[in-house]
Amino acid sequence: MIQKIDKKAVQDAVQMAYDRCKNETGGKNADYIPYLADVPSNLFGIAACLPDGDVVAVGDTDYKFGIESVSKVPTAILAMNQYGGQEVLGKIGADATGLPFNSIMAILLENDHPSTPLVNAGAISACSMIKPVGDSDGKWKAIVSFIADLAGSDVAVIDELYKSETATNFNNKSIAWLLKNYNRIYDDPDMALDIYTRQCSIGVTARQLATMAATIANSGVNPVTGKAVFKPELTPKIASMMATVGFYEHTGDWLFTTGLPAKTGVGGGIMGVVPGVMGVAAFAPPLDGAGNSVKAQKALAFIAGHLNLNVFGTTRCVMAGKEPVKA
Ligand SMILES: NC(=O)CC[C@H](N)C(=O)O
Repeated sequence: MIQKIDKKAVQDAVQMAYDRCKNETGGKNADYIPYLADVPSNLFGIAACLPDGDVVAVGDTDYKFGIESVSKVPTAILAMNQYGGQEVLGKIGADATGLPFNSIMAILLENDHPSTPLVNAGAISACSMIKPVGDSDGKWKAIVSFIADLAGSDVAVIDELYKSETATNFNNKSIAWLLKNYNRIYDDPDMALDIYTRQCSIGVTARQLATMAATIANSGVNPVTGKAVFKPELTPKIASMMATVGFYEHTGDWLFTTGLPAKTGVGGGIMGVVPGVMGVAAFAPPLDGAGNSVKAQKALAFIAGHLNLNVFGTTRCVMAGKEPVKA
């Protein structure tokens, strides 16, 4: 069944989600990265980017917060854009780990590859793959410009966050060198880790995340700028990766409840992709035990249910009067 929705339906759903969730008190800020512990916990914003580039936004949607693991998604797309999906599948994989995002055990259990670019091990491995290999400045320029192309506007590292994470990333250092031990890292481990830490420390807004999600939903064409950012055949690849492990060990519960491919970050952001329809995003710092924003997941779950966005359902949602932007 085809269900047509228009911009007003999206505006109403976003506003209702905001009103229903704004007083939610569950969860707490990440504190293993000291900077994150000090971000105001009452911040809350929701944004949706439609196929014609129109953005609907409510609340703190212009506040720049740490993208953290949501940054794993653009780097995975960039690696697939540079090498092809099959090579990333072979070198890293697309399997869920069923374990926490920073699990060392997952590497020991997945002895033939780190399992997915959307957990720390696979993301550090993905950073090591990014061309030009061996050239830290060149890699960084490739990653940060790719994220800006997806977001439709410039992004930059939050220096205080980068310093805070670099001073405390002992577990990720172990991951990087354990990947070296298993020949599953493709550049210098310390360099790959620094690139990964810098990408996690990029400041983004909920509006920018929604635009990134809409670019994925629109087969790689940014609906705000009209720029073709990546090869269209990669949308189903990255959307399936997000659906498989976007919420870590709670991904199954999330997908069962919402049917929305999405990726979380410990900075409090969540980005959701409705392929062929739109991108959604929400931001609120307090997290659940798996590192997923409590308010943001409740808000996006409401929107997905209210607008019938479940990608596994028999109802196909289309945006009335909003022709997708083509490159
Ligand atoms: N889930 C997350 O957002 C984790 C990202 C964080 N930079 C880390 O490596 O631990």
